[in-house]
Amino acid sequence: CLSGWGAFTESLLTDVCPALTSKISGLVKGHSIETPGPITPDIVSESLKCGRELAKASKRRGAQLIRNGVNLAGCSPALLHFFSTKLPADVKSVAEKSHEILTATKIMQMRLCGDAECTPNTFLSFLEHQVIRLNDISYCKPYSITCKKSAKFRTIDGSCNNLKHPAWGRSIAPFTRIAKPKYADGIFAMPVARSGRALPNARVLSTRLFQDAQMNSRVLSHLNTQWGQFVTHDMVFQVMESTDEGGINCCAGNGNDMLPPEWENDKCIPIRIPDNDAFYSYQGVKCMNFVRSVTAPREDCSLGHAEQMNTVTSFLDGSPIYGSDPKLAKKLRAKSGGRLRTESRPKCTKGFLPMVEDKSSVCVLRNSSDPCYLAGDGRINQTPTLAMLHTLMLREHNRVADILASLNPQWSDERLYQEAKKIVVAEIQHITYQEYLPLNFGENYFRYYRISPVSLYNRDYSDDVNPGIINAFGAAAFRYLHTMVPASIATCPSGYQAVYQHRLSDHYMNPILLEQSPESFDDIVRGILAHSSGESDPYVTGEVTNFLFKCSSAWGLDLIAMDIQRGRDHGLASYNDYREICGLTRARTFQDLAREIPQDRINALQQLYECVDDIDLFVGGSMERDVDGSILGHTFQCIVAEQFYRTRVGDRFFYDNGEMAHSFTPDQLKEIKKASMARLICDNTDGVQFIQRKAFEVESAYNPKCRCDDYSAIPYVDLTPWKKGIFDLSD
Ligand code: HEM
Ligand SMILES: [Ca+2]
Repeated sequence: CLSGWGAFTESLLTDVCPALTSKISGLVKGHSIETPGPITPDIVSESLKCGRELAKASKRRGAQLIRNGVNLAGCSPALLHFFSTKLPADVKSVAEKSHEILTATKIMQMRLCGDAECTPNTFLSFLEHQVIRLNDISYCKPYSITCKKSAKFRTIDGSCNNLKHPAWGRSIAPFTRIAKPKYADGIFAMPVARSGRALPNARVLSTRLFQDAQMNSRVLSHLNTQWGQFVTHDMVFQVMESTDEGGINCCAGNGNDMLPPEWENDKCIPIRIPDNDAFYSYQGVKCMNFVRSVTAPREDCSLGHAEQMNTVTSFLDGSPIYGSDPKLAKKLRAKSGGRLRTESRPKCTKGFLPMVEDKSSVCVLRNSSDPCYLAGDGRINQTPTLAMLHTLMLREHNRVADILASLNPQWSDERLYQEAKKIVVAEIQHITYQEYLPLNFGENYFRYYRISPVSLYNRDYSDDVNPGIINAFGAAAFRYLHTMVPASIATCPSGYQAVYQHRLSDHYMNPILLEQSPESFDDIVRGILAHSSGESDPYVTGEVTNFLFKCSSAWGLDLIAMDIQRGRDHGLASYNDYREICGLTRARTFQDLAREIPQDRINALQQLYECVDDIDLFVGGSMERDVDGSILGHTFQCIVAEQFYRTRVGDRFFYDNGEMAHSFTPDQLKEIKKASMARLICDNTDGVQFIQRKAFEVESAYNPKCRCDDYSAIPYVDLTPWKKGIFDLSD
């Protein structure tokens, strides 16, 4: 039961908290675990005090391990994985509170259960009935929130979007769940098989079920997949635990071996690599670094199982451009004309993103002059195509701000910033809900379930719908799109006469491809339009399953193995549980999966898993046949559709909400609805003159290239309806 709790032992507990032991044990004497004596506030605060001591001890131990040399090597893939997850101090302190609460819960479980018959479920249902809250709720609430009800614009951290539940959807908050978690101890320990044995190794599942035989999509462009990642980064960011001294190493050296338990940080859940691994065995790699996600206290500060933290706003609100925290948001602004900071480059009329202060701490620099960008999201430099989209969106913001400034010279910097941001966010929402989602997940499905609305205004907003990200969406369902990442980045000179391919793994954490010459940026844009996306099948390029974040070594990490391990880290319920939630029958035997999963994959699953109930959500969901018109199978489709429904209907500021103080006027909204991915590219590149109208699809006879200045083919968003009359005093 202690797996996942690392150094947390019975004897440590007795040493640190001797008084608590007798106090809690007294509760079950003469009672049963289902009906123990009352948990008094005194016991709760005593457990918390003890939890605090133990959490501190764990932190000290983590720091000591690093000082003893268990740290990450200079240019290792494991270190690059930490590049995008630098945590501000206030986030760390929220995470620490959650460690204290979790440890207090664990202590109570250990003491109450003792040797008695006590399954994780009995303890949890006991906890649920008591709903044990901390005496002082402010202790674990990150901030007290006071909302300005008449505010016309979103807050940067997403708070106050929902006036009844001001914390819903904000950053630095727990994910939501639609199924009970399946931690081995009901609290935080890594899940195990039904038999109590270990689940199948995540790397083995990856190599056996997600082979490297990637086909290209015949319809979808690379830009389609890239937009998907950008949307992901707007909605979800789970980060890994780290120490004040830096990232945590869970392996010996640079993955040469597993660490003995006494050298392992208790946040470690490394992936063992089998000796016969067809790739890593030749590299001498036996251990893949993997660190648990940061957790967050729940809104009511109650004791119970772990919830992981979302560090960005759940709303689709442009947070990768503007930031999810006010300090960063301020730093990104130019402080005049409502603009965001940009840098200029010789012979380029359009701006580039600003640079981070300490480039070598978040990028792999080959030359000190290499670019390393600063944006609203820390993952920006992961690949050049991601950085390209960020740059396009930054340019769009400044383009819009400049037009608004010329229409309304009286507007302040603040007004221009907010109005331009509101327009850019509306364009992102429009492109996502009208272009991206129906194309990928089925036009009929998304319109039928009204996930993508059809009339000019929608009136669906409900303050009872929680816009928070569903844990299973971020930690499993949407990660299926990792199977579509193409193996290369394409560049294509003006005129599209040729396409050059660049290996993805040569370009992690260094966006130099965008800046080699004045034409480079546009070459990448043309490349991503001409290049196909990977096919949506469970075949995945080795560029992400063997070479992810490759740096100086000849190997990298395995993203699919990490996706599987992450689902377990988050205690996601099993594939079978989600089948039921999504309206399928629960499978009792492997053969019961036959309607959704092809026979050869059922056979493979049966060889790997002991029991059909053990199948991980990510694995089972990925094996399903696609539903009609979608790139996803039934179960992932259900989770993804539910998420995008909540993201729209639970967002008070969703762009086409009507009849609200902040709603666009009909003339404005009609213009916003002309926005398209193709227009966005035409307006924000120097030399892209031709583009297919449907930019998320490759060029074809039915989707031919048009000239950017053909405004009937690619409509232009005219901002004149934003011009205020001279007698308009609404500012
Ligand atoms: C070259 C392209 C990509 C790379 C290198 C990449 C890499 C990663 C990495 C390293 C993680 C964190 C893994 C972990 O620690 O658990 C991650 C998470 C994730 N990725 Fe990707 N990814 C790529 C493309 C995509 C695409 C195209 C999508 C979807 C359309 C996507 C969706 C997600 C989601 C939903 C998560 C979870 C996010 C979170 O909870 O923070 N990724 N990806
Ligand atoms: Ca967001």
